[in-house]
Amino acid sequence: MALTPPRPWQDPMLRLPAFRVGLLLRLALIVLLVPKIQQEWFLPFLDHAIGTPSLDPWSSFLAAGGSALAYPYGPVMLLAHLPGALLGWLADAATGGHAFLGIGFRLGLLGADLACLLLLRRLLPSDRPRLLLWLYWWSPIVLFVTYWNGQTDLVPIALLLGALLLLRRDRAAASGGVLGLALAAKLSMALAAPFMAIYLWRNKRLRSMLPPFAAACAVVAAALTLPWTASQGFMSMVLGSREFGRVFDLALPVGEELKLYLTPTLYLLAAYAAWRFRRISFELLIASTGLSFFLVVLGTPAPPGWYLWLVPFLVAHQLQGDRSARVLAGGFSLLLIAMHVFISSGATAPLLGWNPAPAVAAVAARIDPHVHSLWMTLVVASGLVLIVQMLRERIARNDYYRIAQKPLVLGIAGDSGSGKDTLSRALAGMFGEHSVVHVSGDDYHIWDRYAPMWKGLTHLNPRANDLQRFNDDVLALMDGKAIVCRRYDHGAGRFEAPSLLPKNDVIIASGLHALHFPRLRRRYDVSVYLDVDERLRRAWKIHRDVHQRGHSLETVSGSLQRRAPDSQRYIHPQKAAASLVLSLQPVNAQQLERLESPEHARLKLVALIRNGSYHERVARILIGVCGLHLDVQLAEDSGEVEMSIEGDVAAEDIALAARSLAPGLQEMLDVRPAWEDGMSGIMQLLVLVQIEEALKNRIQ
Ligand SMILES: Nc1ncnc2c1ncn2[C@@H]1O[C@H](COP(=O)(O)OP(=O)(O)OP(=O)(O)O)[C@@H](O)[C@H]1O
Ligand SMILES: O=C(CO)[C@H](O)[C@H](O)COP(=O)(O)O
Repeated sequence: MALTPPRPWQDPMLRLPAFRVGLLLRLALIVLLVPKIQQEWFLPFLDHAIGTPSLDPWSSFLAAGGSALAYPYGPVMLLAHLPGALLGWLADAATGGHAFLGIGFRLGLLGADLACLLLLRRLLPSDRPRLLLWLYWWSPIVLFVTYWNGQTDLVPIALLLGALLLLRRDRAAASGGVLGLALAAKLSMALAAPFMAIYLWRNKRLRSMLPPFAAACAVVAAALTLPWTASQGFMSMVLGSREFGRVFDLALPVGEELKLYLTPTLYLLAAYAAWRFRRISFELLIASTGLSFFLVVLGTPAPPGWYLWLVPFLVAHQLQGDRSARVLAGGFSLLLIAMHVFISSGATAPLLGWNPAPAVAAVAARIDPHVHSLWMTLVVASGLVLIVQMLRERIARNDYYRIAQKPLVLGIAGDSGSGKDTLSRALAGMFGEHSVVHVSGDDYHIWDRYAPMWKGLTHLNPRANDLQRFNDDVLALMDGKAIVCRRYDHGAGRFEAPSLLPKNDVIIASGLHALHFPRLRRRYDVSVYLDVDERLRRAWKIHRDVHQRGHSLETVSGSLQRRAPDSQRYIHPQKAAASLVLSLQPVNAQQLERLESPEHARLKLVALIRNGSYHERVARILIGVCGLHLDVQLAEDSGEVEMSIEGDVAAEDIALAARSLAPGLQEMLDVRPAWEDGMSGIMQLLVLVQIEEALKNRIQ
């Protein structure tokens, strides 16, 4: 079950020795090591930006004779670097020294590092905080790239993780805004944007969030970039930085002049593959974004900082994977670091009087370029193996991916007026209308109300309905095809003009004969039979047909009487075929006739669950969370469970119960599922649990 960690500062993870020792190690590295790129590039720029404040520190720095390579970052990165650097700068000014600027700068990076850890803790819910510490806090890539080599990519990564977390919490505009910050900090974070957009678009429940997400992202990124495009310094230092060109380095010659750029091609293929997901869960979003980052980083002569982009996705893969994922990720990290020790600028330790650069350079000079290439081949090969493993385990074997490849199909049968449409509406409210297509048996009557054929047949006779077409249409929807359907207008008693019914993620097939054909009912994930108490059904049907469908009381009573034999003959036998039989009964049958509307009758529910291995869990929640009275009968030989459920329950409690009974299905439900009060809510809940069981069987 997904565990929500406590508030960041109260998180027990921060009291674990693995965290504290990791923090002490970082503090020691911050004080002892002075990475060369910081010393030569970043710190002179920050020193100038603080000492000579300007809205355009890039041009000002160049005018003062600074190097154009010093600071290839925009205003967001500058804002992230400033607080720590400013403290250090002030300390240097007070002490007359020059070590604190760097220490302050690196303390700022530690802040981003800590933010990444805490964001991952929330983003990848796990009951193994110690493992998360080993995977992230002790990640050799993070320690090497950030504290030895001095790169600052943890800042945009922390922003990207923040955007992902907000997206998971359905805060689309805020997520877009933070992604805009990440883009303004480092444009390469744009690699994640299409995947986040696909996630929103491919989940109908989230689709309406795409415009605010995209708008917020564009506005924030533009507001923090465009004003500086008028600055020459910004244009040459940031936008003209050589980093962007690296993605075109891996290319195949095509003819005399043209080249096929492989890295953008691979990235586009990954984005297309994500687009092809029928539905995409948050876990799949993380996996596919990670894959695309991997493709880009492995397909370019990436500087060490880029490897930091992979870390969150490597952590997610290892947290969910087994030992082989950790061995492979560990091997990849070590190979990578071993290669970069000799080609990256590294650090010195002035307090210890240690400068390893000459020794490293001497070894590097002796390494044959062929050996170097072989080493790089090993790094890329192990990265590719990781990609294959992530594809296989995080995507192809992902439960959600497997169940999302086919729509969910629910069949609901029962006599006329037993509540099939009412239950279908309640289930559609749970999934969201946008995700549901409802095929109603009423639309497959062969004749309209005025046809003389009704003198000989009742609607309950299968021959009065085009069941073959009902069957074919449900199967077509399951096959991802749209169908043409003519709706029956219950008010007018006539068929409407045929209209197109598009495919959707959830198919609800309800009708008098929805469980009639064995071939069709075998294809349902869940089959429900509504076996309503006969007095209650009569009262409901009379009330509805007289008040909503314009019939006279005599016509309805006459029809009920005429239909009774066909009900026994054709409708009731379907009860034996259902996986869930729901029988609503009045708590006080005598009161039924005295009520103004039978819809207000107090009800109890008797649910017969076939193969109900989950009944104990359900019973515990219904009693503990919903405060209901339960009587459970278990038939040992058949495995059938009968639950009698009585009491009042509010929709909020149903929502709570649903979260604990079917946590894995929450992403299939609407953002705010329309849970119902009372027995209708319990019926939603029981169908939901039955769906979860059925989907587990699909996966096995
Ligand atoms: N769970 C419920 N709680 C209260 N009233 C209900 C419930 N289910 C059904 N009803 C009442 O019964 C009436 C008939 O229900 P509904 O139209 O859903 O039945 P149906 O099985 O679809 O009927 P038909 O096959 O004749 O179209 C509704 O108008 C409503 O008044
Ligand atoms: O209730 C029904 C099925 O359950 C039928 O749709 C109903 O009987 C249609 O006939 P009419 O429009 O004459 O009521």
